[in-house]
Amino acid sequence: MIAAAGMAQAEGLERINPPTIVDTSPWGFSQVVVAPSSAKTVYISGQFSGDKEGNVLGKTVGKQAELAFDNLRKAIEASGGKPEHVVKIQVLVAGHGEDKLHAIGEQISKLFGEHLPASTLIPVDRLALDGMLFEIDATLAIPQS
Ligand SMILES: CC(=[NH2+])C(=O)[O-]
Repeated sequence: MIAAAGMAQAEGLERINPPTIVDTSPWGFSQVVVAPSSAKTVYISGQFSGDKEGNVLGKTVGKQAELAFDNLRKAIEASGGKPEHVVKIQVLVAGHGEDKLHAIGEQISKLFGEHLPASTLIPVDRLALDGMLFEIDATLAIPQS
């Protein structure tokens, strides 16, 4: 397998951007992440810009993304994992447009650095609660030593 130059390899996880398809690392995600079968799998539910009472905070996708990523970081910590163990994210955006990508990319870069997960971004009509514009879930593979 060919790993693109500069792709970070967290213990046991292989991130691949095959030369046969577009290199998405400048866009903030890896095309392929391979986890060893011995890794512990963790599923994190969709995180949004909610406070502990479940109130939706922030009026823009950028602000909501910042707060949702804070909650995602807390959920990752609660699982015993680290951001570099995230193998896949799913990002849901209400009212999505390309103009939202920069703000989302900033949060991806801040949380994951060079350890870019695979990703699917899904524009949606609306999300669970009124005013909710951004949601992100994550799957982790935590290598077991
Ligand atoms: C295009 C895509 N998969 C993403 O996550 O932005």
